[in-house]
Formats: sequence, structure tokens, C-alpha cells
Amino acid sequence: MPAPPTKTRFAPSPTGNLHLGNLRTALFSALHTWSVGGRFLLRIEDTDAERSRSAFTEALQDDLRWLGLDWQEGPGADGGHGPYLQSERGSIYEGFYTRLLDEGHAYPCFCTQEQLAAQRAAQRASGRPPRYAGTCAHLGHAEAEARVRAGEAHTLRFRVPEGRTLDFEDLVRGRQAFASDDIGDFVIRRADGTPAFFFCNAVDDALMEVTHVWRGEDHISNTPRQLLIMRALGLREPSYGHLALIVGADGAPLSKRHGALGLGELRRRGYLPAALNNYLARLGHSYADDGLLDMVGLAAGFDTARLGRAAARFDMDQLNHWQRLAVAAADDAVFLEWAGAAVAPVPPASRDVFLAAIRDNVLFPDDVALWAEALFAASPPRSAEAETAMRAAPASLFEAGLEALDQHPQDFRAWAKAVGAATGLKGRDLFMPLRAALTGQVHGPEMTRVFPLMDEAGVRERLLSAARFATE
Ligand SMILES: Nc1ncnc2c1ncn2[C@@H]1O[C@H](COP(=O)(O)OP(=O)(O)OP(=O)(O)O)[C@@H](O)[C@H]1O
Ligand SMILES: [Zn+2]
Repeated sequence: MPAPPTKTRFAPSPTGNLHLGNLRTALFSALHTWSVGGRFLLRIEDTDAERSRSAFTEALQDDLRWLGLDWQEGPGADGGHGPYLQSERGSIYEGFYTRLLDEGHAYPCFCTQEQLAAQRAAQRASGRPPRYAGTCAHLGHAEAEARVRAGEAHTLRFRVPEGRTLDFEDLVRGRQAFASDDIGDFVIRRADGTPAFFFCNAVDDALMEVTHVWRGEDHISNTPRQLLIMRALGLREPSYGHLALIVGADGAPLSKRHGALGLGELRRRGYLPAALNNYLARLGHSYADDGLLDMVGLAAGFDTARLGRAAARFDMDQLNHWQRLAVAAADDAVFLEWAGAAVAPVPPASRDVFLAAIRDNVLFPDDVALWAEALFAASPPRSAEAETAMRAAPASLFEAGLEALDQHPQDFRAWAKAVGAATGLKGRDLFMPLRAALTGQVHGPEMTRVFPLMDEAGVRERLLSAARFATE
């Protein structure tokens, strides 16, 4: 039989906003399948009615699209294996429960929460790992039927075969083996009738013809249970790759439950999709090319042999490195839209030149706002360093600047040269206080580019104010 076409999936639960750990898993899934011309599938695992919110389902799709992680199959992109929200697949699951029950792979369990807790406590007390004791596994068929018919609350448990080794070849971590005797009979349908993760996740991967499951290492011990379900049902098993988790500064894995920094917050701060994708694609995976790549380039260079096994720590400085490259590479229209309202103080006719001049000096729209104010506001904010530089200069420097303006209102080089000639100052002693007076900062865009944009009256006002400040 020919190998089925590659299909990977991302299967988040809509219980919070996506964080960078979730998104790295989504990105690797997409890059792997695209690198071999396959399809990327999105499935929403919304079986936990209490924690799932449709607002999160909408938000996560919006986040994925914004990053460029468009799915070829999933909500809004029917590939013939829907529905793609697990909450809408109840009737499909029912058929499989019936088969598992009929073939003896599953049984109803009537144990109450209190009984189960007591069992676990007893096991722990005698030094055994807690697992289901098998109380209901041996109930007679007739008795179980009667109790179900009488409406007694029950879950469905999968009957784990004894004395087997369950092994699989993990795409990242190599061969993994688990003893079936370490796995207690586990719940596949909760008492409220909703499917348990192990069950619907495994059944859906098979039914949706997923070939490669990329997911966080937190799922590795679920895999033998899922293999058991698929084998019992004669479903085709995907290959599994368990990725090392991304941890925060405190060393704990990023998690929705623990309020990890969400993508929404990063978007609001002005991070660009290219920055996030390039950063995440290199977190636990290495590229031969260390330049900024677009999605096609990221997919082309993606190689599962280059996946690392060590946990990767989220590093804001690294992310900002990619942000710098992404801002530098953004085309003008994207850059202008990104800068948004921050350019408001800049006269429309000067905006293109302004943006070109400051591009190397900004990481976020807030930085654009800073330079817009620095160059165009009536009284720009002054940094402490700028004040120091202005105080160190003689007031005559700013007076000479005012005088030279009549002759050189547009040409920074000629103007500064005239000021230098009048005061005898040169180099840093000349340029630093002039920059500080004109922009309120001691670093920033090339003055030759921004000086001609500034309005002459504004420049005059800044020099007067600097002269006053220097003599205070
Ligand atoms: N810190 C992390 N690093 C890498 N991948 C992660 C991390 N946390 C979750 N994932 C992966 O993201 C995918 C989606 O997981 P899920 O929607 O359950 O998110 P979660 O953050 O684990 O949520 P919760 O905190 O509610 O458990 C899974 O493949 C999961 O393994
Ligand atoms: Zn039981």
C-alpha cells in the first residue's frame, strides 16, 4: 500500500488564549507538513464544556491566521472528515463506544469519586502507584446491563490487556516502551457522557487521516493508551513526535492555566508575525540559515532531524532580535500600517522620509511614537542623558546654532559646520549637544535625514530652550 499523503494537525483546547508553547507546536506541525507538500489540519478539542469558550475558539483561529498558519482542513475548510469541533462529533463517538463495549474492550464503571479516592489512598499507603483497581472490570454482563438500565451513574473504562509491552518509535525521542500492567483501565467516556481526551483525540486523529502527530512532551504517557484504543478499533495509527516543552523564566512550562503570556498581548505590543515565526521555529529546532525567513523559507529549511530534545527557555532578547530583523524587512505599506497612530504628530508630507529615517531605531510602534514626538512635538520629552549633554555644553553653542539657522535652515551638515566654526567645538562635543537639543535624545536616527523634516520655527524653539537650560 502506498504511504498516505502527509497530514499533520494542531488540536488545541479552547480554554484560554494561545501562548508561545502552543504556537510552537502548531508551527512545527505546519512547517513539517508543508516541507513535504502535505496538509495541515486544525481540530478544536472543546469537550470540556466547563472550561471551553467559543470566544477562545474564535480567538485561536484569528491568532493562527495572523501568524500565517492557515489550515488546509478544519473549521471553514471542509476536507471531508468533519465536523472539526469535537463537541459536534458525539454521534461518531457513540458508534465507537458501542463497538468497544460489544467486543469487550470497554465496560461501564459505577465506582463513585469517593470509592476511587479511597482506592488511590490505599495504594499509595502500600507504596504502589495509584491506578484503577479493576473493581467493575469483572461485573457480570447482566448485572452491568441492569444497573445501566436503572440509570445508575457510570463512566466507560477501556480494558487494558495484561502483560503487554506497548512501544512506538517517537520522531524526536526514539523508541519508547510502556508496560501495559502500569496502565490502569482508564476512562474513555465521562459520567456526563462527554468523551475523555485519550479517546476522542486518538479516534479523531485516525478518522481524520492524520499521519504525524506533533505535540508537547506532556502527552508522551498518553500515547500508549491511545495506541491501545486505535488497535482495539483497528484504526490506522499515526507517527508521534513529542516536542520538548517551552519553559518560562521560572523554569515551569508555559501553560494556559498558569496565565502564560498570550499571543494577543504580544500582538498588541507590536510584534510582527515574521518575528514570532522566526523565533519559534528556532526554539528547539536549528536552521542552517540564520537570517529572517518567510514561511516558505521556514518550511523549506525545516528538518525533523534538527529537532532538539532539551526544554527550551523563552527568551525575550532573542525574540526582540527577530523583531528587529522583521521590522527592518517589512515593506513600506506593512510598516506604515504597523506604525499606525504613532505617526500622528508627523506632517503627512514628511511621513515616508520620517519612517525611512527611523526604521533602524524602532522595535515597536511605541518607539515610532517616541521619535514622532522627539522631532515634531512642541516640547519633546528629554532623556536624562540628553540633559547631561546639554548642561556640559556652553550656552554659546546653542546661540551659534540659532544664528547659523538663517543661512542653513535645511542642510544639517552645513549648519553644524557653521556652528563648529563659530564655537571651535567639533566631533562629539559639537554633535552630541546639538542632537540632544534638537531631539531630546543622545542617540537615534541620522540627523542629516531628519533635520530637513523639522519645521524651522520648531528647531528655533528647541535651540532657545536648550540655551536657557544650559545657563540655568
Ligand atoms: N509549554 C509548552 N511548550 C510546548 N508545547 C506546549 C506547551 N504547553 C502546551 N503545549 C502543547 O500545545 C498543544 C495544545 O495544548 P493545550 O491546548 O492543551 O494547551 P495547554 O497550554 O497545555 O493548556 P492547559 O494549560 O489548559 O493544559 C499540545 O500539543 C501541547 O502539548
Ligand atoms: Zn468501577
